Amino acid sequence: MTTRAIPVVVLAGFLGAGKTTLLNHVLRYADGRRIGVLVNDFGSINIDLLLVSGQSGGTVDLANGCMCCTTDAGDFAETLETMAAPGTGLDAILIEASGIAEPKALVKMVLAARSASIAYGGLVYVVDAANFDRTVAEHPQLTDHLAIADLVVCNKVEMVDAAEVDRLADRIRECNPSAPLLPVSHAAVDPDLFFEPAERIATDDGPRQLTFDELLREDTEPEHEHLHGGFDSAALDTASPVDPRRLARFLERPPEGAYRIKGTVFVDLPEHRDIAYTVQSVGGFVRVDAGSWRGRTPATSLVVIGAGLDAVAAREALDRVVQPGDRDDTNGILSLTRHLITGS
Ligand SMILES: Nc1nc2c(ncn2[C@@H]2O[C@H](COP(=O)(O)OP(=O)(O)OP(=O)(O)O)[C@@H](O)[C@H]2O)c(=O)[nH]1
Repeated sequence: MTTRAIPVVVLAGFLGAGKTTLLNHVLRYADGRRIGVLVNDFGSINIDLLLVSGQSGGTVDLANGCMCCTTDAGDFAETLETMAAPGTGLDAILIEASGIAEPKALVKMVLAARSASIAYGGLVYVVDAANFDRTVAEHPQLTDHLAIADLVVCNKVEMVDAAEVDRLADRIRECNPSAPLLPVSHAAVDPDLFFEPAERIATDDGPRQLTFDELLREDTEPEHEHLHGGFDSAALDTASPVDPRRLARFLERPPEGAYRIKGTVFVDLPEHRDIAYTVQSVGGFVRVDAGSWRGRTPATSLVVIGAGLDAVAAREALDRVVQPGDRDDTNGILSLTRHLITGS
């Protein structure tokens, strides 16, 4: 029998794999369905909250740090309950975990909420095809995360050749033989997939990677060290504009240990003042997007995350990015805009 409960889908995947891109894609193509979003980010500024651009049925910021450790289970259950109240008219709730959260802990939190108005809708795990080998070699726990996924999205496949996609698919299936695997670019998945697993679970007869009982039983087992144990972050939040050349240099040659950099920046130059630049770096691959401040006050917010990051040195490096540069350096902006992506 199908129960009327709102599916709660957990969206996980390592830093920069494409979770926010996927979330925005699903929101954009939700086709009238209302999706509530909970976003968790590791740095002290929730950059992902700024980057969720689609039309959602409400976006909730979760505590900074990894929600698997910093979010109070009672508050979390209450948030879900409020979002799932009939008046909100939501069709699904999506939780975007930080890139170094423990998916299993998040799934347990959803299950522990034990509300009749929600149903666990499965774990969607995003893999970065361009960085999979490197990140798994450095963080072997990632294969455990992958193993409990209900759906694996192998993203950024256009960055590798077809033979590499096949090889990655084999590696992913070794970790998780039963979850459907979707090779995609720019996280372009069919939004319906976010509703199907929930229906399967609500009717209680679908195949699962781990049964609920198995997951909850593990409460009595010693916890493995969480992935984020070795990670650190540094953040900058200021009204000051960036020096574009310094920023480009920072993105291209990140501080030691930095794997992920993201943020929105203010460029105080004629013809650039009205543009909200989003800057991203994943494992050294830089991307800049141009948006609008849309009534927001232009400002600079940047977060750097990495294992073995020297947070003090990273913060100093961030401060240098907003130090005024050479006023005669009229071409400095080109060092940033050459990473600009247009039309995607
Ligand atoms: N080339 C390429 N870039 C992509 C693709 N999908 C996402 N990106 C870019 O990769 C970067 C990271 O994407 P996000 O969606 O922010 O990744 P995330 O998993 O939410 O990142 P964290 O929340 O920091 O862990 C952004 O610059 C995206 O535009 C893709 O399929 N191909």
